[in-house]
Amino acid sequence: MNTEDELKEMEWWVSIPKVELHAHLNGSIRNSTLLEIARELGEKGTIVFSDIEHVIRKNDRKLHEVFKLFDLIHVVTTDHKTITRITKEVVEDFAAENVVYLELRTTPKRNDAIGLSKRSYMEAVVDGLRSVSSNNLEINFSGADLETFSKSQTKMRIIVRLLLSIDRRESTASAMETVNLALEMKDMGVIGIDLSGNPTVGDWKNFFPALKFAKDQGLSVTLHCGEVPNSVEVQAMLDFLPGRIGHACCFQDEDWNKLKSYKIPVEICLTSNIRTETISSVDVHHFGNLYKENHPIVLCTDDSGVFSTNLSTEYALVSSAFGIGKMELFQLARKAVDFIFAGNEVKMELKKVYDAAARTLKHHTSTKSICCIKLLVATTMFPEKKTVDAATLVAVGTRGTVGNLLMKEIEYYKRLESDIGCDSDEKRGGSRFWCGLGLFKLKWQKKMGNSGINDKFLPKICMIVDAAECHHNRHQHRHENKIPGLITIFLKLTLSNIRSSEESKE
Ligand SMILES: CNc1ncnc2c1ncn2[C@@H]1O[C@H](COP(=O)(O)O)[C@@H](O)[C@H]1O
Repeated sequence: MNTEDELKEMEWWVSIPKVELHAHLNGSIRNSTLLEIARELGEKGTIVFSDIEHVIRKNDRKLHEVFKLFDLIHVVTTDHKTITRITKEVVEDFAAENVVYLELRTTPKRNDAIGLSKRSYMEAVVDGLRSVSSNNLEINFSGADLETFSKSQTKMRIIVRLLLSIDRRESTASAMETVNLALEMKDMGVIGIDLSGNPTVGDWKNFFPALKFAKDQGLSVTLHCGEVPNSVEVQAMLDFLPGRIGHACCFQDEDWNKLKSYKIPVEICLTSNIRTETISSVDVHHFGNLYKENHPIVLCTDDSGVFSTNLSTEYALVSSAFGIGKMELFQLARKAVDFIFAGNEVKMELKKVYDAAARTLKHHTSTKSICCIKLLVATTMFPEKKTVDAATLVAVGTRGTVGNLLMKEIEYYKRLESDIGCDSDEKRGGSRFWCGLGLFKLKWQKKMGNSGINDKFLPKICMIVDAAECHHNRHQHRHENKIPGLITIFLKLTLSNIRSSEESKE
């Protein structure tokens, strides 16, 4: 893909409504803001800026380094004014990429030296939410005014709810204080509790009483679970039946079995897991298996500032790494509404947003390009064998994403190839392909009433070639995703033939 195509592709991921359920406030700060605040503190002599600058700018951090960075961030950000500012900016950044519902989590902090209590920290966060509304962005964060909010059609809109995090370094008493604060702040948009922090620190037994109390009092609970190997803790956490869990990177078979049988939704943080090396590479990430098995999952950023990502990028990454089409991922984003902690009223509001978006996006799934591909592949070779296992061959004009339909076609031809035991390019008949293309041109003319292959059509074929090569390279070792060379070759041939035919006409 060239840069222009990549930009268009990215625009699409930005344009779909998204739900973000795992974002830490202090992990989502803009780098520019962090540097600006650190520089100011450096000028006041509170910190030595040059000691900090390179730590902030560093991009590849292992898990233990990430927690060192958070300690540093907290030194820089933990005063009321800054908390209000970063909350506002973080929400604006999510809204700007069409996140329509955000559950923002943060750890209420206390610092007696500057008169900061857990409560005043959270009030500063709420002040940040209040200051979000502007000429082109409307926020709903308390639920009270949802009806008026849903009527506003002119501005960008975002619904935000808060989760209070318990840091694994905290005592049981401190965790309980956070839960009580969450209960007191229910009418300010606080709907749940998160357990997070360095996973190598602290003991589940310390947090259990506070988490159980939270659950008993009607707060939703999400847990960072299995970020490092600890099967005893993972089993205990799953038996707690949290509303959701985050990460699930270091799971054993028994943990997967339990997670799946309890159907606990998983917040997937792909870039975070790869950057912190809790998962070795994208293609072995458990997203693939959970998606295939239809387990409840939601794509999230974790710490968009720390890991230099955003939610649209996470969707694009999943699409290219796992070969999942745009409309499938749109549906995945829509499904995330079922796993939010806010109540039915908000869920219904969000479903309306998705229904409206679906009507618009329908036009983006081009049936024309699907017809093209179908005709290309079906007429490429072995026309006399077209009846083999015909039931699996996608019918001309079938609707669906290009990637999805192409994969079905490839499956069919893979089977056909093994049925007839054909392995040489000559036997496959390169020249016969051109006849196929002729037929294609004919049908295209008839069907679309235009003059054969034209500029409008060409990029769509290019896109398919790109897709085929991309799958082929990234998943060579994974049988189910392996695209046989046969198809790749023919699609490549198609493209070069089209190009040379176009060039010779000019
Ligand atoms: C990399 N994966 C992760 N695993 C566990 N905890 C994480 C985390 N990323 C962030 N946090 C938790 O969130 C805090 C920062 O935001 P707040 O100060 O609360 O807004 C970190 O200090 C850590 O406790």
